[in-house]
Amino acid sequence: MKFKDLFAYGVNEFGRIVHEEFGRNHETAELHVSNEIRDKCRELILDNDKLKKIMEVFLDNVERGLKKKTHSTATVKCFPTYVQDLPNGTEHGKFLALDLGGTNFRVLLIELSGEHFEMKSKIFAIPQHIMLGSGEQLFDHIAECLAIFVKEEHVQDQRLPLGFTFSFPLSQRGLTVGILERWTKGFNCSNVIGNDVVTLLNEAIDRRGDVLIEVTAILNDTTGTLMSCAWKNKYTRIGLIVGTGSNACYVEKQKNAELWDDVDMGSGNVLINMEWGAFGDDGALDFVRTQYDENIDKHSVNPGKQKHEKMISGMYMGELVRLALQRFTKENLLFGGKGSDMLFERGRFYTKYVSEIESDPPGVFNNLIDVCEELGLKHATEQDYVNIRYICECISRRSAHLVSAGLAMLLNKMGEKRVTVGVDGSVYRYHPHFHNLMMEKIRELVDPSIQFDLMLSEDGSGRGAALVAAVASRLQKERRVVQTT
Ligand SMILES: Nc1ncnc2c1ncn2[C@@H]1O[C@H](COP(=O)(O)OP(=O)(O)OP(=O)(O)O)[C@@H](O)[C@H]1O
Repeated sequence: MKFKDLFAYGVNEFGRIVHEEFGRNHETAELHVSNEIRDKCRELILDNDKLKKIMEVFLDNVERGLKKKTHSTATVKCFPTYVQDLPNGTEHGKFLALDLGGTNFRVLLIELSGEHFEMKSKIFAIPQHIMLGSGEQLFDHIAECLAIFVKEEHVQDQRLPLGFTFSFPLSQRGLTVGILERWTKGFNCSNVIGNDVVTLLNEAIDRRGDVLIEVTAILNDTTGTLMSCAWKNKYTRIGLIVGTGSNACYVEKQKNAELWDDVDMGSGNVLINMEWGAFGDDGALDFVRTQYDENIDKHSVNPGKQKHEKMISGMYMGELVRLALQRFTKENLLFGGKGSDMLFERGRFYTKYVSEIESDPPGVFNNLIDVCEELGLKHATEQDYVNIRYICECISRRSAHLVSAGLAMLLNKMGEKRVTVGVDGSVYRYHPHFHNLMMEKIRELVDPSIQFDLMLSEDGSGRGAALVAAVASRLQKERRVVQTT
């Protein structure tokens, strides 16, 4: 059997497979998922009828977000980004980028020349007290990290253009003006909502007085991802994130983006930041939400918000699995009814465990045994392993299928014959089957005449920010030339 064939399995197919080459040798000897667990997990499986219903409602949400009349009450906001042009390969020079939006904060220095780019970057932590502190503290921290970085890279005396990837819902009023609508992904800093984050950053930089920069663009990570893939692949028209959170952006005809109030610079298009994580906040997804989704939402820092994201992204996937495991243990369907303190502790089942568990070939449970040991569940039986893996598969598949429904809806709406989707985020990157699950499901849902592809973005948010800054600088220069001739 070829290695890749080991992964070509379905949720219901657990074969009897022995793999000596994978170290510890666990044979499932015809064990199948218990009927009760299978029955109780049915609600997590979204068949194509449900997914098509979701696509229909989603499309309506997108149209409401785009239209002036309905935008204020729409849940999927579809904000114009003021990015109209994709890179054309002639961008060059040195650019700084900041990338804030989830687990890590990064500062980057990028040099573009023709087809080549060089990148240096440094990751800084955002401590929990800053994530939940004041806006001033947050932006002072960002400015301090930037100051440290430019000194280390010896560019502190150059006034470099900076692209700021700020991956929270922003209402943009220009390429360098972004008003924070609300915090997501565990951030909740005071005095930022309703304010322009570029102004807050500039004020923090001014308070220090030791950094020279010019913020030339603010964007979110979906835009960065789209731009960085577009630099390599001319068919890129959609950017997707499945990381801490989930969101997408796409190229829309400027005439459909009714909120767009700037001069059209010629392309006739504008990138739309969908903020698709908010889909379902009006109850549109209630017909497929489960008690686990309710529980996650109730205990989050933003109850009632980002319901779509909470069914998909890395911040919640592990906890969804843990809640199901906890329930089934209490119902005496797992671990002989005896859990562990760690299993019953909120947030203790990491999303990376789902990837690890599903990376074992079917019927092999080496990673799962390690996870059970880490969680104090040494008493788990092979029947438990089969059941746990099935639960992980149901939840990760549901996530991949929801994302696929969103993309198929967009591909159908855009109606282009060939589209590449640039994708970033640890769930897509590291879950062993996410890409294949998506390819398969999109194919089932999309108009068959449309060719599509999913492309992993290499460092989308950082490089993309530099590219948006670079395209803005190129256009500024081109316009100056036109004005003087
Ligand atoms: N091996 C893995 N498999 C699946 N998910 C993972 C893995 N490792 C980390 N994650 C999850 O991915 C999330 C972090 O995603 P990512 O590294 O893309 O961060 P981010 O850029 O901060 O997120 P975002 O782009 O949404 O702002 C975390 O929620 C984490 O639980």
